[in-house]
Amino acid sequence: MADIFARLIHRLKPKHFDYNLVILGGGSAGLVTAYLAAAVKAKVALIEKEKMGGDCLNSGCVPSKALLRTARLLADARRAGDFGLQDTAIPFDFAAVMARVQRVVEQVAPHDSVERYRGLGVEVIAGEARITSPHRIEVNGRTLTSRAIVVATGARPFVPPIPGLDRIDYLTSDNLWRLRQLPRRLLVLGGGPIGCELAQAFARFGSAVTLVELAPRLLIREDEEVSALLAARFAAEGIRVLTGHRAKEVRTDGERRMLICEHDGKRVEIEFDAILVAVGRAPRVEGFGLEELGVELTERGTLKADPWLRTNIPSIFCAGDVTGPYQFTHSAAHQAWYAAVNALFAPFKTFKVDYRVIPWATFVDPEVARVGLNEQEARERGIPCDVTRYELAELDRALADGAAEGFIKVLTKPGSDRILGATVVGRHAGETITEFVSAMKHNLGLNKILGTIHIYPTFAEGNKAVAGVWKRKHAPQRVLRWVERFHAWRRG
Ligand SMILES: Cc1cc2nc3c(=O)[nH]c(=O)nc-3n(C[C@H](O)[C@H](O)[C@H](O)COP(=O)(O)OP(=O)(O)OC[C@H]3O[C@@H](n4cnc5c(N)ncnc54)[C@H](O)[C@@H]3O)c2cc1C
Ligand SMILES: NC(=O)c1ccc[n+]([C@@H]2O[C@H](COP(=O)([O-])OP(=O)(O)OC[C@H]3O[C@@H](n4cnc5c(N)ncnc54)[C@H](O)[C@@H]3O)[C@@H](O)[C@H]2O)c1
Repeated sequence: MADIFARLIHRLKPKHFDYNLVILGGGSAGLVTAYLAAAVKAKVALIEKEKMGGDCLNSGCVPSKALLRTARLLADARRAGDFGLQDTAIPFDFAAVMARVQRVVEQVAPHDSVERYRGLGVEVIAGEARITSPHRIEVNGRTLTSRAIVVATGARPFVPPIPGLDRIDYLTSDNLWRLRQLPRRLLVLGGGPIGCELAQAFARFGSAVTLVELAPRLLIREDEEVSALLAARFAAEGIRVLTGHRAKEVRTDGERRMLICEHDGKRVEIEFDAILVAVGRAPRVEGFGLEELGVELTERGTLKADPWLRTNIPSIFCAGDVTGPYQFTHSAAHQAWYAAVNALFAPFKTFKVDYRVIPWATFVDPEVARVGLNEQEARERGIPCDVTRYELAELDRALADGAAEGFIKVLTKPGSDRILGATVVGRHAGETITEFVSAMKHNLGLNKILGTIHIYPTFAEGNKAVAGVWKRKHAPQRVLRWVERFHAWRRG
């Protein structure tokens, strides 16, 4: 029924359009869509209701990585003795740390600014957009007509309906950046990327951090050994990790605040001064016309898109967190290319979005980076694979840098050097994984990585080393036996 309605209203098409493309949302997905559309000379308008740059710039990647950097400096200083220096604790003012985070956001902001995009030929409109028909958008009392629309409205922190939570000033990744005083006891709800990155940062600043996670382990999408390594590191840094804990209620008693959880049928009470809710991000799909048009959602509440990133309304496309399945800046940018090209050139030329090689990194210390399959997914999906490991404790540069914790694990197709996936845990993992990403993208196997010169001594050399481990395991034994005889014959 929704589909018939959608097709009917699609017929009510204006004769002429003001724009080729109108984009809702000036975050990672919307900006890249606008950039590409302007680059191919389309007439394009980008509408943003809050701040250009969206979550990534203002409340996500940029401020979090800036905060993590200062936290690591403190953690390194505490290990000064390991480096032949005197152990030291650097005095600091948390407000100054947060001020620096804002300065970093301001430094990056020009990349996403109205001025930059206007200069690129995009008409940038500040205002809240509403889609009123498959080709009409209202903003600031104006009606724009467009041949196609891209919805790139992102996601917001999901706040679970825990009784009592709404009665306190809880923190999320949206309002955290306004904090100027370090919480003495911080409870982090959620052990995904946001919860883990921020729990470690706040613990390093000196908060007593308790992390409460519903699932049996941290970073549930990664292999068990990754979660175990991280849990051990968190414990060593004084973070109390409570996995398998279901949050039931928030209680307040005067100044006292408490989270009541259930664990193994038992009641657990955790007192805190501040709580950070980091249990996932919900797509922004409501309140701007999609319901009225009958735009379909998935069961996860994201915009339902076909492989061309088109919704059930043929002129409305989508990209980024609002549709998923990934919620990363780089996957938003990747989708933006498909959304822009398909929206502008269909039906003459279209491309199916390619999700085969999507990497990501969680910027805990040590970093956790992944591309393609891991062991747990291979098991779940019944995909046979060979697993090759290399420990960073064997890597010269990791030893020199006092960062020998972690490993590189590569999954290959049995009997072949074809890479099915890689997990890297260790310093700079978010950088060094790129070699596996490129290899997978361009169908290069471990033999090609092994045959590539890597600079000594670097962390990237670990990639060659893991390829070497694979090669030794897969050395052609019969040929080697013949070669051994050849050498014996040559010795006379
Ligand atoms: C704390 C944190 C850390 C993160 N760290 C990383 C990281 O290290 N690496 C990484 O890859 N990803 C990271 N992410 C995820 C990343 O920020 C998101 O995946 C990315 O920002 C998604 O971009 P988007 O364009 O889809 O959405 P958004 O950035 O949310 O942009 C959507 C925009 O649409 C606007 N909008 C909504 N409705 C309307 C409307 N009706 N009219 C006009 N405008 C509208 C919003 O105001 C918003 O600016 C992090 C996220 C968080 C919260
Ligand atoms: N480095 C990065 O690339 C980076 C960093 C931060 C965020 N992000 C993106 O943002 C997304 C959202 O991050 P997130 O960490 O909020 O979400 P998430 O969905 O990745 O993780 C949320 C965690 O909270 C747990 N949880 C859910 N309900 C709970 C409850 N009631 N009590 C306790 N635990 C509960 C889940 O089991 C899960 O482990 C990520 O999936 C990621 O795509 C990326």
